[in-house]
Amino acid sequence: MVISNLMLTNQQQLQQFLARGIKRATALQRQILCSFTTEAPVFDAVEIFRSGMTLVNECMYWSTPDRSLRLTGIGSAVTAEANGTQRWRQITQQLKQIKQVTLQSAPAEIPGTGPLWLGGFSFDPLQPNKDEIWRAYPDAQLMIPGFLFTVSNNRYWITVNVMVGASDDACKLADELIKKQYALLNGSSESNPTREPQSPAALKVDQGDAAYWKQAVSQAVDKILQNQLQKTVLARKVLVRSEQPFRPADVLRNLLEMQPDCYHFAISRGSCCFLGATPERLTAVQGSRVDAACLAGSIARGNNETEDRELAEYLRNDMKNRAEHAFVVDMLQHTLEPFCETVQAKNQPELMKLQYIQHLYTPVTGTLKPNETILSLLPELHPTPAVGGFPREEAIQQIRILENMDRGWYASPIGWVDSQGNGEYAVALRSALIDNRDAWLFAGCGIVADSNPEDEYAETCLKLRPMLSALGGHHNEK
Ligand SMILES: C=C(O[C@H]1C=CC=C(C(=O)O)[C@@H]1O)C(=O)O
Repeated sequence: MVISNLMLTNQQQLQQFLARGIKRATALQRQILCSFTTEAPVFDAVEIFRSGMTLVNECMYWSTPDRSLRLTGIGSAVTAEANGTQRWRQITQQLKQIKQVTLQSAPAEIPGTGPLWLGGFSFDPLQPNKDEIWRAYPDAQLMIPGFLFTVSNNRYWITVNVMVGASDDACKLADELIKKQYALLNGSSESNPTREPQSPAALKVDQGDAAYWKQAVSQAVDKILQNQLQKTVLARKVLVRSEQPFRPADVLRNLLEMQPDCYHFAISRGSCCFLGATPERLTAVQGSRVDAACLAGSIARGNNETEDRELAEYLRNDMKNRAEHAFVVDMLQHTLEPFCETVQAKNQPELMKLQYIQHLYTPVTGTLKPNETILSLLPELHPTPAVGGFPREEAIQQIRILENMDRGWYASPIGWVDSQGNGEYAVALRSALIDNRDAWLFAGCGIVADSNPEDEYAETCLKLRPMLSALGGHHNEK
């Protein structure tokens, strides 16, 4: 009842707003993007994602580790897409064009509302082993969702985005949009989450060719010793097959519960869903403030407090891990400098402790120069040496040669950008691409001169554990 009354008021306001948009579209003789935001009753962002997936092809969920921002985008009002090495420039251009024809009601000061672009990028547009499994995920794809459900600092907002033209009828359109919005909210409150993990016996895990991967690590070490490069990052892919189709919303919910201190994301495209819980921020921009993070260097968690502390101490002082980490800190600082008035990074890395693994972590902050946006930073920052290596070109070349697989969107920027150029992107690690009964999981390791193939393989197993657990198959991972 409360919802219905609210809907009625919103419908009238939406109708008036759309009428303004249609008038402008008529005057300009082109389509206009109308972006209408209202405060909303409490909703469950994951259940909205679940209910959206039953209605449309494209849905996206994204949230920050502290959950101060949760975004669920349903459908697409506008899609910007690009392939190949010019993808950053092309995407930026498409975003600028849409900005010129946007009519926005959102109070600009509420982050994560209004005509936000949600989406991501592939790891390497020049990667030679294109794999069919990534067919729904181009090199760059950002969408302004038809409906954006935002939870921002415990307040709830809905943004309706729609392209309107001279021939549209504001009354009819508002009616349709409110009905769809109601179906999403209603579907989410009625949906009955089936969260029982599948029994591990119902899952088959194919670890791929371990010997091949270890051999690739040895080859990378040889190249590093021959001074062809200083660091690369090699990843591998594991296939988990289930007797029943995976339910991405359940897997997402498991990840939120089991890996609370991470960014969470899920991007569904038809029967496929790429999702994960990643500890790594690439960058965030809010006004002139820029934040980035260096995350590289890893060790297992201990079985008790003493062991955990000893492992942490080992990690902090281990030259191999410190070297892996230092490449990332140096690169981030140097890359941000031309875009910033000031850049600061701590001298010593901190520890980031997750359920199964701990990492060396150095936050970096800066003050952005005027006219720079998050979109100016992405092409420079991606891939950092945490997921690519150093020097970048040589490291990526080795990945192409040695990995023998398509990373797709794994280890790439996933996030959002608003019309002012504010936004936030996480690095899509600890992730899986689900397609019906199949899930491909990805994990990689930084390889430096004294890397040992067996140890690196063991590290990938640690990094795969969170996703295996979320899929319900942690007993099968070795
Ligand atoms: C490439 C991955 O992790 C990166 C992030 C943190 C620590 C890393 C490491 O210690 O090798 C990697 O650089 C992955 O999880 O697939």
